Amino acid sequence: MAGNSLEIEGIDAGYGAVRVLQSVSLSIPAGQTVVLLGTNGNGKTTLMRSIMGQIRPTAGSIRATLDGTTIDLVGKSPEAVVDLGIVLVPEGRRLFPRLTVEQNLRLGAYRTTARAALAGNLALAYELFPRLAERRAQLVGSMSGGEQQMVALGRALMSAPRILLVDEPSVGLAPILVARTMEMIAEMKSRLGLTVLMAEQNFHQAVRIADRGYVIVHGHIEFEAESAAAMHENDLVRQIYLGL
Ligand SMILES: Nc1ncnc2c1ncn2[C@@H]1O[C@H](COP(=O)(O)OP(=O)(O)OP(=O)(O)O)[C@@H](O)[C@H]1O
Repeated sequence: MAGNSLEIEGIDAGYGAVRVLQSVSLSIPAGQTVVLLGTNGNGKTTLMRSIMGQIRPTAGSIRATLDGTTIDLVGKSPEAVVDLGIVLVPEGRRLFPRLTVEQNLRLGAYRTTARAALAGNLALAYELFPRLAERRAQLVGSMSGGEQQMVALGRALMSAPRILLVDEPSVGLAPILVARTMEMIAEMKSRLGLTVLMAEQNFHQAVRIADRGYVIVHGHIEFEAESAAAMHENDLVRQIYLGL
């Protein structure tokens, strides 16, 4: 079976004695964009880190199915997870401001498999984001927030993603740039045939590109919606995100 999906079942995770995620389950079907809605401190980043192998869950399972092969991610190193094509665009972007656009992009291809495909992926990044080609020699620290988000997405592309995780891409961006960033994620997804999990607190912008969604409150999934329309109708979403 073609396609790449992620299945998270009943995970508990946290930091030492601090238990953040409590029995969290999520399905990220092949070819879909799933949004994980949650305000600050509710565990979105902790979930992303758990998938990436940066934190080891104390219970539950995280399984990726990649072109028909199911692989257990718990216990894998972050490098091994990236090698499988599961790539994170971290909150705050974490770029190297004193390096150029092209240097930042090249650093995305640090793993052996990605390094072999570097030239092709660099060309693809420039084709998908022509502005990065124009600005390839510019220092990233001198770029706008929206342009930096483009660099962060381009850098993820350099790791040859199959499943893309994006942690709060709207942070620190003006509203118009948030909308543009959502469009960039949607473009990258359709162009590369990705499966996407995006953590966000900007409900209005996130639902524009989401096929389905979850709401996380205090490390617990409170609500799951099969469609953007269903999210709009949920009481919890209406209270927290729509102020109704
Ligand atoms: N390294 C850490 N050690 C201890 N507690 C942590 C650590 N990192 C995060 N936490 C706590 O875990 C909880 C969830 O944090 P997390 O970063 O996952 O939330 P979030 O939904 O991504 O919010 P934000 O948008 O603020 O990052 C918070 O209460 C936070 O204080």
